[in-house]
Amino acid sequence: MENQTTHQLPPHVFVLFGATGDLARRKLFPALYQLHRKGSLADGISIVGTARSEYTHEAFRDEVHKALKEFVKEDIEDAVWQSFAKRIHYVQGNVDRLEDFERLRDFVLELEQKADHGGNRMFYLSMAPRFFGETALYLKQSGLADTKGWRRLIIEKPFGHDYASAAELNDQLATAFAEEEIYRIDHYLGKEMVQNIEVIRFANSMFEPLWDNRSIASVQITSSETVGVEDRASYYETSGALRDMIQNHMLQMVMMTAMEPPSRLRTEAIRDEKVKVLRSLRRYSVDEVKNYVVRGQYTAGQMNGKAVPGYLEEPNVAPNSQTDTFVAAKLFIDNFRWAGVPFYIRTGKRMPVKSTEIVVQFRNMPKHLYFNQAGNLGPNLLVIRINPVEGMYMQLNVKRPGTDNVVVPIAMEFSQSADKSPEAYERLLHDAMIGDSTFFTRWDEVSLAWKFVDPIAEAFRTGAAPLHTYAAGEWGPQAAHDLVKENPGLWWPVYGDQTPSVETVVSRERANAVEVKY
Ligand SMILES: NC(=O)C1=CN([C@@H]2O[C@H](COP(=O)(O)OP(=O)(O)OC[C@H]3O[C@@H](n4cnc5c(N)ncnc54)[C@H](OP(=O)(O)O)[C@@H]3O)[C@@H](O)[C@H]2O)C=CC1
Ligand SMILES: O=C1O[C@H](COP(=O)(O)O)[C@@H](O)[C@H](O)[C@H]1O
Repeated sequence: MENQTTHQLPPHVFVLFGATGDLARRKLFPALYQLHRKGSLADGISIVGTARSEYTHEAFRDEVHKALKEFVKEDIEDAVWQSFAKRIHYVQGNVDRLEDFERLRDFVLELEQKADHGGNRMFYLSMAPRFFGETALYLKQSGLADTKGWRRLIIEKPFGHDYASAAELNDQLATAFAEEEIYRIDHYLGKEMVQNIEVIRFANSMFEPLWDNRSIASVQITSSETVGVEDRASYYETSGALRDMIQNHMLQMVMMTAMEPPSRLRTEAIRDEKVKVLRSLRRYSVDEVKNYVVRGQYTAGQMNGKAVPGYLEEPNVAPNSQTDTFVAAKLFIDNFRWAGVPFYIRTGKRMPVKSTEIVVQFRNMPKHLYFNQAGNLGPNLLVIRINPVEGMYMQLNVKRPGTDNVVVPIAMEFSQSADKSPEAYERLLHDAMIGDSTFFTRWDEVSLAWKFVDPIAEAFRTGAAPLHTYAAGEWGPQAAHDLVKENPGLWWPVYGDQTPSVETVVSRERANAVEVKY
């Protein structure tokens, strides 16, 4: 175990609903284990898993051990595991039954009598969303939510299916928990480089004065995935890329890129600024959607030279399903800072590379004194790389060494080892445990995001926005390329795990590229 940190997370009982599920195995137990391994968990932190399956405490610990071996990058050291295992308990229960919550409550009370947990309780709902409202209600009715110290509710996505269902869920949660006790997860907010957007913007005087419509021509945000729908069709058929990615992760990145500087680095000050972006986000009517939003669905194609099926051939997908596996959109933020600057966003499954990047394109020089070999001058770009590489690079123009005065674009690059960054869930659990909800979504953010998305979903449902197709392994349908045709003319390439060099940044300069690196 790493040295004990001086700042340990406060004691509490951590109750994990859905403890036998996929998310718990792949992300949550690995994140808890990492916090334990780093010495961040105080002695008085106990973990109680619950789900319908029958396990003894010992058998459940064995399951967790297997999950850690599969999903933690490093080897699991036996001594660390043994001490982590002591924290773990299991109580069988069905969230449809109040009496099961009462048994769980009695178990938690027993634990609290045996050791000091500070009277605090954390509840993590890692279950199908249909259980969220009822679980919150039973937490209250069973007395589990009656604590001597603090109580917090971490809730997984999706938060509703549209504005109406999200508002209904929020009302249900509000009967048992106050807004400041609710931690709505958006795991993109736990990513190192998403959190870094604020720092890049507000800690560098060379960027902030340029961060507006006088200097920036457009912003592009891409989150592309190589995987298809995998075995998640029963969920994905109800969400599509619009609800799965745009309503939450993509809009969060738009907010982080476009927000005003907060007056102080305080949770509510930051969230207030984010929410103002959504208030200024231009909403499209159902009829307008087709002009600004492109939806696509992948057909059979090639990924890395291997044939893969189309979405309609995937298991449990409805015949003739109209589900969107790709969405691109042109957004406008109608405030002083961003008036007239298009924010292009796109996300899709079965695309050529797995990558999340934000490309900020600066305006052209007012007059071109210099030209590259193609007779123009490439724009300056600031690219924030979120996944899988963590870093950023700037594309600048410099003179190629020699006497011919040719100007070439270069990429000045910074990247850090993503392996060293804590995983998003580790960071978010840490924040929830210290009571910092900055990187969780507040209800007004969620509700405004749904109000923006609802007319788009309606246009998709009614066919007012056509469903385009794209072959697996392509960058979405042609219509997505047409969206950017006028400005800037292309989607800037994203690189996945490749290091962008000038050779890849601007391919027409490939033969003559110079590359500057720190
Ligand atoms: N998996 C992922 O990668 C991601 C998941 N999420 C979200 O996380 C949440 C969980 O997803 P995931 O882990 O994939 O889902 P799973 O279907 O894998 O797990 C669901 C969990 O809920 C338990 N459960 C089901 N019904 C009941 C019930 N009536 N009473 C008590 N427990 C019950 C199941 O255990 P048992 O059958 O033993 O009762 C299981 O532990 C969802 O909200 C999902 O949207 C978000 C992002 C990514
Ligand atoms: O929330 C989700 O995100 C993942 C993509 O997350 P990333 O961290 O790998 O970029 C996506 O695959 C999934 O469909 C969606 O539910």
